[in-house]
Amino acid sequence: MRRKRMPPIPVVIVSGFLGSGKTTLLLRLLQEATRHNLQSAVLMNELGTIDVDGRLVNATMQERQIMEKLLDGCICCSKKSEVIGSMEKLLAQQPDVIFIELTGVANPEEVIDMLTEPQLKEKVRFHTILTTLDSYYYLEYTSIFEIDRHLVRTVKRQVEVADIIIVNKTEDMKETHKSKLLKALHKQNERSPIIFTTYSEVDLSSVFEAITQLPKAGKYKKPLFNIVSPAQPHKHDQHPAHTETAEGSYSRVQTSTLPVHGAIQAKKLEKLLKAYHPYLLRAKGYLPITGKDGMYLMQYAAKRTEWEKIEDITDCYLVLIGIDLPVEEIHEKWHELFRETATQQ
Ligand SMILES: Nc1nc2c(ncn2[C@@H]2O[C@H](COP(=O)(O)OP(=O)(O)OP(=O)(O)O)[C@@H](O)[C@H]2O)c(=O)[nH]1
Repeated sequence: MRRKRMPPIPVVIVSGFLGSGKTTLLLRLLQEATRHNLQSAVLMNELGTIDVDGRLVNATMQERQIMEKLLDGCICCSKKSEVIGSMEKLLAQQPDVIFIELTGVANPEEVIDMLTEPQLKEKVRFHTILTTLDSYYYLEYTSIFEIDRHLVRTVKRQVEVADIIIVNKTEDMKETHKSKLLKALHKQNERSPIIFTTYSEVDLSSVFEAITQLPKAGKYKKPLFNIVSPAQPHKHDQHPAHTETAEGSYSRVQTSTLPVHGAIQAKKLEKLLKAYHPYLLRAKGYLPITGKDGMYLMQYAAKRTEWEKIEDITDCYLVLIGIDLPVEEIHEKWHELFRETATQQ
């Protein structure tokens, strides 16, 4: 007897540069999936060796939602071989939709390409790419990352292939900046909607209506959403295999994890991080703060820092992501912060 073939599961890719609001968007997607009564699965990829975002997402996940994490590398390069195994684990739970959150330095096309590998191509179907970006810094990336042309190309590609472009951090945006940004984005992608918002607050109904209308059996007849053309063959000159060092370096992007030796003075840490702009692209981690109880999630991106009180976290660390970071110097200054705090107590 022939076994009935399961319909391919739609895959939504969440892309965007470091700190641009991908995880914020993923949390919204998960909420929206629950509202549409869809069982969702998540594949999360982080550059750092220690998980920060996955723990945040895990804390909000519902009973039927499942997650696989790939840390310490980019799934389009060093973690490529592990993607199929992780996807197979998610597929075994037969979710209605799979969300893949990429690292900020990944080219989404290469992940689409991976979905066509023999082990996956019958089981999943690429559905949509959502790209988030930071309204403050997008236009400056080209000059900031002059030293890393591959990175500039990747960030541009994230916009070019997006089905929806979500521009975050628009709260203090001036009209002149908005029209300049809009012009630049239209030039890169004239077919997809560009939404100016904050905290990835977007109407996701078009994405979910398309998913809920998907046939429950049989094959997809035609694209139901604004789907980009099939992925280009994997080109290493477009996104070179990231060379990994002991500190984990991707293209010229490096990660480094700082151990926490006690409570930190929040203002002093913020000053230290800002001093490494533009080389420090992102910092995130769990830390105690002097004079306050409990543990805080600290997020630094584009010179802005946010602190949020977090329950149920006991181990603390700070992950740094940057280009050409003077890692030893930062480690030394970091330790100095704790020494200063200790002498003041
Ligand atoms: N002020 C402001 N902050 C925002 C906005 N959107 C997101 N953030 C903050 O920016 C920081 C980074 O957001 P995330 O959603 O973690 O960004 P990400 O792209 O997942 O970051 P990585 O995974 O590290 O690349 C967090 O502190 C967010 O709360 C916004 O519209 N305005």
